[in-house]
Amino acid sequence: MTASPKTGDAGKRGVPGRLPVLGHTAALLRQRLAFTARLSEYGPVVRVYLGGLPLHVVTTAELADRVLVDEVFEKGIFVDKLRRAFGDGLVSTNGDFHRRQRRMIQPAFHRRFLVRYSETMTSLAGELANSWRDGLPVHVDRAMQDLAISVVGRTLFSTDFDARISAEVREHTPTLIRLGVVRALSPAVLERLPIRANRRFDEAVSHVHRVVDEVIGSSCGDRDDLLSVLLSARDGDTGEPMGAHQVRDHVVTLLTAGSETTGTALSWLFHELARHPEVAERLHAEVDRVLDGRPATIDDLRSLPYTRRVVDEVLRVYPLWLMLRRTAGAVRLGDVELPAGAEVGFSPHALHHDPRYHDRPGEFDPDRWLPERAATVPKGAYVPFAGGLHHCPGHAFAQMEIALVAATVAARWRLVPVPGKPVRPRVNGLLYPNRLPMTPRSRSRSRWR
Ligand code: HEM
Repeated sequence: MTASPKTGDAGKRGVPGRLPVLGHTAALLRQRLAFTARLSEYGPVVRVYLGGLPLHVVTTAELADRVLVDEVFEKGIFVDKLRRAFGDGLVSTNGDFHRRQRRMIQPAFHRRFLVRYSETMTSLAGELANSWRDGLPVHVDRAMQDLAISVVGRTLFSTDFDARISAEVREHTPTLIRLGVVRALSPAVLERLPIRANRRFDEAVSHVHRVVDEVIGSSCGDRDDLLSVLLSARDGDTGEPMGAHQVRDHVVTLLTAGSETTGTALSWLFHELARHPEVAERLHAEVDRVLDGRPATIDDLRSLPYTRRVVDEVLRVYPLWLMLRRTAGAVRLGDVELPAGAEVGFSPHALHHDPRYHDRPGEFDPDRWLPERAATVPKGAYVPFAGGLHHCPGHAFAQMEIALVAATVAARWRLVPVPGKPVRPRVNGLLYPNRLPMTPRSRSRSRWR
């Protein structure tokens, strides 16, 4: 099904609904998913105003892929607005500096490390599953966020990342992401006002920086962990080690980028399993057959293809809302000429739910990721981990973590929704469940009951 453009020149004039001073910011922040889902009706490149700043939003998979892989598109407004939090970490840098930093970090995601990380993941997931009691409701969203932060923390810092540190980071990183998105989409003047949101953002930054400095300071740095990789890394061009500030910026970036994303994906996974008993049934059968009561390992993932398809489908249904870039030079995008410095973006959520690219996109259907069906999805239409120079370096880490945690929990528990508590997505860059109370039911018991 192809959307019919309502106007041919929305790319030049802007989509309807622009207000003086605010532009489309209010509508964008109020309607979020519905706003970006509608944009394809206005054409392949449409102009939305963030205050007075034009943002060119691409609405086709082909152009989204181009924005991801063509190096003329660099990180944009997020870099400016989030630098205070993430400094010179990967999410907030561009060009040659970014490339060199990325090369220094990459070894921490090699398979040798992933094997060790997988043990931490399974062990923390096992502790969590053991702490639950049959019939006693748990806040699955909070439990998954806590687990995700512990996983990144323990893999980054080994044993130095204790419960207190974990709780402090956990308290403040969501603020960085949630308020960071509002900042990025709001007129620049709002950032300088002494309003509560700005104070909360600044406090969260200071807290996270202090805690991370404390942990780096107390680490001996000679372990098989991510922090040791950072501390021993040398710049490929200059041979210099990373400065203390740089290490901190990477750690803050990795802690934030690696925990909120994985924690929300895990929450949605258990929500979808509960809504689709036939999917849960197949996943349980696979996990029981492959694991037969023992802990999952990285090597088991090969034998858990259905579980991995469930993960892929969760990442289709609940991806990032918006991705933003800025042109480093003049470029033609579709039929729109953009000068250097133009803001460009697209919505992975809109593309992942677009019927032009995904058959019955409203259905939760893990089998759409069977190889023969997945091959029909065009480039740019499924981009949970972005692409190009800035593609997520943690994608294998994240996919492995979600699958291992799902398998570990599902081997033991069926999570049943608490009645009368409707679950809806809250959009803050990521899609968070507004709540997720669920009751664990022992699967071994339900089998012999
Ligand atoms: C389900 C989990 C995850 C999802 C959906 C996800 C998604 C993404 C996406 C879409 C980007 C690109 C953002 C942009 O360019 O605007 C990104 C970048 C990044 N992610 Fe992830 N991510 C996940 C997990 C992780 C993990 C586990 C880590 C690290 C432990 C991580 C670290 C990073 C970093 C450092 C970047 C910046 C890369 C760069 O700009 O070069 N992510 N992620």
